[in-house]
Amino acid sequence: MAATRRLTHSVAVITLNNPPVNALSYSLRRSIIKEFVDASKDSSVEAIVLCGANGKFCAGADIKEFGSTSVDSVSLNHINDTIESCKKPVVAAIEGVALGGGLELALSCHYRVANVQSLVGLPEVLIGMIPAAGGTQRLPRLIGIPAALDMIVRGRHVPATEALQLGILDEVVKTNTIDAAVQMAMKVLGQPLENRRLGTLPVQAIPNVDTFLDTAVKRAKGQFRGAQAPLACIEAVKATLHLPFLKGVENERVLTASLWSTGQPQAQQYAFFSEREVGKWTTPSGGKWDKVPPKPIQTAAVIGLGTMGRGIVTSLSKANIPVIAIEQDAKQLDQGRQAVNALLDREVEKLKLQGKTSVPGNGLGSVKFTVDLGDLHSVDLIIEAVYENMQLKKEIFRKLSSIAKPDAFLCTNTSGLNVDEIASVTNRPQQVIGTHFFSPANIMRLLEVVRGQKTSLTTIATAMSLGKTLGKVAVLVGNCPLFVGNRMLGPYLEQVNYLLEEGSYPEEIDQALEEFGFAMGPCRMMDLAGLDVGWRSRMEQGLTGTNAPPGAPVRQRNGKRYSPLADLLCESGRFGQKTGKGWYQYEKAGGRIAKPDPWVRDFLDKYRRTHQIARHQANSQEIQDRCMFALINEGFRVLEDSIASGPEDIDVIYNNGYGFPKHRGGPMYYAANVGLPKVLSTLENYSKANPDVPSMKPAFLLRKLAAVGGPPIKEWRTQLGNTSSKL
Ligand SMILES: CCC[C@H](O)CC(=O)SCCNC(=O)CCNC(=O)[C@H](O)C(C)(C)COP(=O)([O-])OP(=O)([O-])OC[C@H]1O[C@@H](n2cnc3c(N)ncnc32)[C@H](O)[C@@H]1OP(=O)([O-])[O-]
Repeated sequence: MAATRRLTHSVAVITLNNPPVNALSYSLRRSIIKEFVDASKDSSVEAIVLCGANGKFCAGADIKEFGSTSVDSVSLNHINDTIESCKKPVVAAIEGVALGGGLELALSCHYRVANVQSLVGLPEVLIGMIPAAGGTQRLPRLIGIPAALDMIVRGRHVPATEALQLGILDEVVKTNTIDAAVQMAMKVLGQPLENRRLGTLPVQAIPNVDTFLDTAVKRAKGQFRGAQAPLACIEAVKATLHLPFLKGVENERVLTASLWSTGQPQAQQYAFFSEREVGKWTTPSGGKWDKVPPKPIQTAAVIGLGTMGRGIVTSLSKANIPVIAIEQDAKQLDQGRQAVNALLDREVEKLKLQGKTSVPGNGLGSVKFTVDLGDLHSVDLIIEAVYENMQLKKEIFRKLSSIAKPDAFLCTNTSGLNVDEIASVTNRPQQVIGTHFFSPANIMRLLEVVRGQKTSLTTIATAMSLGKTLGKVAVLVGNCPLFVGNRMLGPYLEQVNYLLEEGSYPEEIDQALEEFGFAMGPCRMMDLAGLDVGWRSRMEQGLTGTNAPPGAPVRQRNGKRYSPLADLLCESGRFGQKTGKGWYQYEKAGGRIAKPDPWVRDFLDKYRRTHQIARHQANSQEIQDRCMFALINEGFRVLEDSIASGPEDIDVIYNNGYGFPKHRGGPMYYAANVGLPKVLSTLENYSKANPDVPSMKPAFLLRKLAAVGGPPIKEWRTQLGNTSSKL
């Protein structure tokens, strides 16, 4: 964990060395400043190059050290100011990444040379912070306020070719980046450095800057819902207009302190590390990620080219894996082909923007379209993505048993069906696994990997590794109806239905949960997913329709409270967006603009009158508490059943698949933050008043953790170990 220095010609090359990403830990910073000061004093040194070991420049401050007290006696700001004011030219040689403090370090250098494959950016906003080592002050001075604001507020990782166009980089090279930086250093010897010191430059004026910034604030409030960091980023950049550089940097410090006091950076950093932790999977039987190597996947196939299948094919092709795409007849194959090609065209456009079109085949894996299952005889991994019907899935898996080569892995993209039942019809249940993608599968980052009872550790390792190759966050979960995410959604949506019955309107519920930070309120979400999906499943379960128990009370099933509201909506043809009507009305069938519908208000009012329900209009807090605590309570049950191995897994699932606001860390982190005793007492009160709603009866694990005072979330796993013999 040190910086090393060597001399090439008369150029001192200082290498940051702190694997795996050269994060700027306290000891690395101490070492950088020592080497830098020595080099600048050394009369044999005419110029200095800064680079990173192992093909990575630097991923910024060491996030693990945040919040610790002894870390800022050598601040990054001090290093940056020392570099910028150096009388000898300093060149950054960027390979891999220059992110956050890493780019701030590079911006304090007088020149920047980068490898074409590298990425630069100020992604602090994604971990709840702002760039606070001069990044919000130097970047706008270099590339102007609009471009800098776009990068900083979105935390974008910008490809080198784009960074060159923006003016962040001075040169982009394909190979030998450090040599090119040394050449650059030699070339600029003797040239004046004044206009290379970004901290001394004025920021370029833009017309109507106040309106521009006001619009940016409005947009950020709408887009990031309650997250404070994007607003602080805008505030920090705005300071370039009226504060001198050093005051602007001081302002960064003040804004950082105020952000820290909101608790949001801590939540987002927990989310960041949780995403990395879920890759280190374990199984209840003692299987572990670092003990079992995955099998390489050179070819894959996808069966079914509906919405999910198309996205999965695109995802595989994007990862440069050749895919065979299968449909049952020529017509559906043709529709699938057109849809996949359109998605792939968009990917090519994106690659062009990143300057990566020179890669053979554009860097995309080939896609072969066919109706013949026999074509799958030699592929390594097959993903079934037909619609949710157990009989159909079993029929396909039966056929695959005889067609696929013996060591091929068979995956099912079910969102909740029993993976063991599907595996049971094959000749290789140990090679069967659930791969639950989220829609649109080429974009959404989450992948629930569902292990069956007989799934082998190699199959798990292979599916988890495939997830990583596809750029997804793969989370290993156990097999139970609906797995983790959708299972927890059940009690959450149940409360939404009860709130609607009791007197809230869809738009009020959505507003409360969107204010909480969800990307989409539950009523809009149900409309988007299609209300008929749940309706059909309830009919199959005999809860509604012709299979419902004769004479059953309308609002009760099996002695439990039941809301028929969504069934009634479906019976009148309101399936959501696809029919132009659901909990909202839309401009047309398939339209996306949701408008509150007087018909729905009328329908709900009449329903209450018919069932003599006195209107109770819940306020935002009640809506949020009831829905969130229902979700969290089921999360505890998921942990008790060892369907998820820790609270982090649940949080990663919700943050990446269900639009949960990352600045709250995830539902389980939120519960820990609210305080488990409070969650417990709210659920207990509700449960006492509503004994016919068993989903709100506090989970055993919640009781247990609340009884020991609600320990910090990182201690839950230990408690979990003692909870259930099933674990
Ligand atoms: C005053 C200061 C102001 C300044 O503005 C603040 C900052 O710079 S804030 C920082 C702004 N910078 C950022 O926000 C960048 C955050 N980092 C990233 O975006 C990705 O990690 C990166 C793209 C770099 C590599 O992606 P990849 O190739 O998929 O690999 P991976 O993601 O799996 O990571 C590999 C390992 O490295 C670990 N680790 C990574 N970064 C850091 C860090 N900064 N620190 C510590 N550790 C870090 C990570 O936990 C993992 O550890 P493990 O034990 O192996 O699980």
